[in-house]
Amino acid sequence: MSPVIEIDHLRKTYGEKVAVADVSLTVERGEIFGILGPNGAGKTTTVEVLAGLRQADGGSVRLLGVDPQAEPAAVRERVGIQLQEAKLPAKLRVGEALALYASFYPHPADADELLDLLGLTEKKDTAFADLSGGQQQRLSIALALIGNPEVAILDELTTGLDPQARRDTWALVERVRDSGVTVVLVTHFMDEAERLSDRLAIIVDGRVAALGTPAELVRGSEHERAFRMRLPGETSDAVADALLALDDVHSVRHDGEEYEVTGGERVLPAVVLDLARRDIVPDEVRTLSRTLEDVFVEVSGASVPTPTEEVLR
Ligand SMILES: Nc1ncnc2c1ncn2[C@@H]1O[C@H](COP(=O)(O)OP(=O)(O)OP(=O)(O)O)[C@@H](O)[C@H]1O
Repeated sequence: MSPVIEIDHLRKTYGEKVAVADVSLTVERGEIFGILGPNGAGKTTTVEVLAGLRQADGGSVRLLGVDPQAEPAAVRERVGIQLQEAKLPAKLRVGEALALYASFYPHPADADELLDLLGLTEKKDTAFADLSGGQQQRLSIALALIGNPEVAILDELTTGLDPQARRDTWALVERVRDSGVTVVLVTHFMDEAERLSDRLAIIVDGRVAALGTPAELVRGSEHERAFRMRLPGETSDAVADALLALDDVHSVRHDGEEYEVTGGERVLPAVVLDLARRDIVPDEVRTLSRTLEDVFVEVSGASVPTPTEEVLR
């Protein structure tokens, strides 16, 4: 099956300003594809070209096999786009907004079903200005979906929402994907990208700086693992030296009973097994994992990443 979205060496300038220098990526049917990047990286410009809202200066773009530059109307019928901070007239009611947007499309979705999916049924007669931030955001998603799109582009979906509203919105995006819609999610939040994306591209200065599943990006190329543990009563260098002699272990540092070990993919079981043979039981084990934020810092060249602790339960 051919990809739903194919972007090949896209370039877009605004006068002297290069907004998108060189972006290539593909999005497969049914995935949530994250586009992550700092402010001004070129994310919004990329999706605007994709949706036929802007003309590219170079490269090619295909959405569902159609060139949005050549046939913007054909693309707009099949794509739902929710742009940053879309504002509606204050007095427009939820139901009216949906009816208005539905009238733009040849085969609109059922507005009541959509309201139900988005938890807005009770707000059908509420004016836009009287909705909470989270409800306004959900309405903007409903408006992106009312045309029954095959692809939904959601830009800065959860900016300004409280933590609970963000989590609710994430669950909603997953439900949208599960209903068969391919989702392109533009965000500058690492947690959002990591939690939701099946695959993601990190865009920096108008270029793709990294691309893959969140796990692939976090794992990196070298497959180095690290963890910390406490060995009650074991404070001598002899324990550290014995661990260092194991095949899978690359380094061992210790400060009293606290040990930090790095090594290959099997380092953790190898160490635990070796300790068990010597009747030493680690009291507390914490893996030290890279986060997407570490990767982001790395690819944008800001500084060396620091591992983040995660207690194993
Ligand atoms: N209409 C425009 N005219 C001139 N410059 C623009 C225009 N739109 C965007 N730019 C510039 O192009 C660059 C890329 O902008 P874009 O909005 O695509 O980035 P972004 O990654 O979406 O950023 P943000 O997360 O802040 O929305 C920025 O430097 C921006 O200032």
